[in-house]
Amino acid sequence: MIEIKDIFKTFGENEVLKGISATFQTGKNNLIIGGSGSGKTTLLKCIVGLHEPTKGEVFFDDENFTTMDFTQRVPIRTQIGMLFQNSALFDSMTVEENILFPLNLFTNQSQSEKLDRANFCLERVNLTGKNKLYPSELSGGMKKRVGIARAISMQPKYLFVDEPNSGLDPQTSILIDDLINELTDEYKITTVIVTHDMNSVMGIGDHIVFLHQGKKWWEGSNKEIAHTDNKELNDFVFASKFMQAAKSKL
Ligand SMILES: Nc1ncnc2c1ncn2[C@@H]1O[C@H](COP(=O)(O)OP(=O)(O)OP(=O)(O)O)[C@@H](O)[C@H]1O
Repeated sequence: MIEIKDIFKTFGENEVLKGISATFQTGKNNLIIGGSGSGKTTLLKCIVGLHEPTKGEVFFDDENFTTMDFTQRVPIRTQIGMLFQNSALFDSMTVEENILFPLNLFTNQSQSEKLDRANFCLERVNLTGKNKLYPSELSGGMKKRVGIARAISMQPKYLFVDEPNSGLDPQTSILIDDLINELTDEYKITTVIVTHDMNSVMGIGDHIVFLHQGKKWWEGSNKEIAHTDNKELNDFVFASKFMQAAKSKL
């Protein structure tokens, strides 16, 4: 479980996050949604420690991450898997080398143990045998899957994903969502996903936090979102005619 308490983040004069509190449960897909520039990525970065919040605290399973120094954070950092936009693979490394990277950095496992783990993760994302390919030889969806394999290589307790569907066609997007959903459930990971994708919201949104004007404007599940009377959330989620028509059938 991850708890964030009263998170503020200011860049110069720009107060982006204005006191956000939320709880992200273990084994659930927790989605952060909101308009462009509403602070979703900033919030994600504040949670993982890529940004320091201007004010507020982040707890990983009751441990106060915010007050820890760099060294104290290491044990928690090693339990965090991240999949950021564009998969962030190392282009000069093969698929296998990309997945081995965190294992080489953070574990004392033997080479064969690390290879076994890399192969297991590749199998888990349906990329068995693609070890020696380079990122440039992969499709966007395959790159995402390699990114997921790398993110789960360290058996994370916490998984952070920024825009998993960007640049993917609708079918591949659903495959990626299903994979994240399965892994979250199977390994009881606390997963936090930033997304714009309404299919993801409706498909895997166990818990959704909607940001608006730097605040948590609404939270609830994908079942509840269809029946909310929150105007800004409705305007955001059901912006298209298609979604409005779909809503009337929910
Ligand atoms: N490192 C930074 N320095 C200064 N301002 C920043 C920085 N990172 C983000 N911002 C500002 O914070 C605001 C929110 O940006 P953020 O990327 O968090 O929004 P977002 O909701 O993720 O947007 P999008 O959906 O377009 O990716 C923007 O006004 C942005 O310019």
